[in-house]
Amino acid sequence: MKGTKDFPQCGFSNTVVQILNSLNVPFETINILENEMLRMGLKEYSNWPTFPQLYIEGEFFGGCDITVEAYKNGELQELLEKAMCS
Ligand SMILES: N[C@@H](CCC(=O)N[C@@H](CS)C(=O)NCC(=O)O)C(=O)O
Repeated sequence: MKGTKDFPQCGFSNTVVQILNSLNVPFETINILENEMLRMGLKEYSNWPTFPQLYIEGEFFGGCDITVEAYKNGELQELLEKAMCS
């Protein structure tokens, strides 16, 4: 993401942090603004051009819009519950 979970530096990243906080799940963030190689490398790895990028159990899930949509329809909660039980 851009910034950290304690200090998001972009509205999209902030939205994803707020969603994860509201679901009370453990998560870590990496600030791509501090590492240009990581910024470029992650775009290539996920084949996704923007940040934030949410990974669940190491798999790319989506950006902000996808996360918001999945939160609204309950898919995100379901996936995170499964991830926490595995
Ligand atoms: N629609 C995107 C919004 C995120 C977005 O547009 N991020 C931009 C601006 S913060 C970005 O990461 N651009 C590429 C970059 O800065 O390297 C989403 O769903 O995540």
